[in-house]
Amino acid sequence: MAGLLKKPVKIALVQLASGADKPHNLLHARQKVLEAASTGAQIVVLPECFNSPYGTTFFPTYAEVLLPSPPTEAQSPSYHALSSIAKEANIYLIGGSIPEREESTGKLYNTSLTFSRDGSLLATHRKVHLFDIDIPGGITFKESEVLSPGNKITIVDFPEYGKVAVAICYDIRFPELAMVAARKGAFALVYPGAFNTTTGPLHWRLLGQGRAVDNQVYVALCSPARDEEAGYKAWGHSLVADPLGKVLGEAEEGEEIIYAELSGEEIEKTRKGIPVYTQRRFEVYPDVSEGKVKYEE
Ligand SMILES: O=C(O)CCC(=O)C(=O)O
Repeated sequence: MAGLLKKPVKIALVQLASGADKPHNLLHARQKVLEAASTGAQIVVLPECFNSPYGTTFFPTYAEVLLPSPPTEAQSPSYHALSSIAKEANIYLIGGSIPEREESTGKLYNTSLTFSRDGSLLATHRKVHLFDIDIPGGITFKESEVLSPGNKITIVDFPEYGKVAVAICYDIRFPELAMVAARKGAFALVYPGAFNTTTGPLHWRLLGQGRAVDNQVYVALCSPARDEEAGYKAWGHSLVADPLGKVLGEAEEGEEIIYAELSGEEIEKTRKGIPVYTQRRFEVYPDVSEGKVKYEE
């Protein structure tokens, strides 16, 4: 497992304040990503649904066509903005997520696009687990009323550094996805996500730390800033957990950029000290990363 992360890298989580005005959201994202890059961050992450308010009624209105790739600028202004921001900033950009419309079927997805330093698209992740919950007195949300799920785990290779897994928000509640990605060699699990004021305080940090400890990798969670006027109040608290589960940096609720230095040595030290990586008993239980797994690198 040595050498998962080839050299240290600074990651930035942009806890962006977005509103209803998509062109403004895209311009604002550019400004904040450039700010993060100017501090030396090489991997920059945006939040879930960074180009729109979050909510089932907004997905159809804000959805963009991404296929065939590359889409025209009219089909997907967000694709073009993200691509040119990555190139201008000369960074790897994990572009949060945007609502996607598949033209051939009319289906909608919650989709994350990752771009390379030269502006080329490296990976597309469609949220696999849709956020359908009903907590009496808390929150009811049913993404599946309008969205369709993606069907694969997404691992993206950043050649100078190594592999990162990208998944979206509710996907973090499914440890199998994280386990598969980590065992396929990811040094970090990155989740653009918009938890809320009911489940955020309950589980956001816990899940971030949990996935890190389970897999002895870095975990990064990037939320939108909270908008007290919005129907959906995002939790905020973007954070990075290290392979021991220690939180290296955590935002409050407002707009903020969180930075962390990730190092392969930390992963190796953690795995040497607590060697669960070599102690698994696959004759007692199955290895979820083997057999029928749908993933894409
Ligand atoms: O799992 C949760 O509590 C929140 C998930 C969520 O907000 C989402 O998937 O967008």
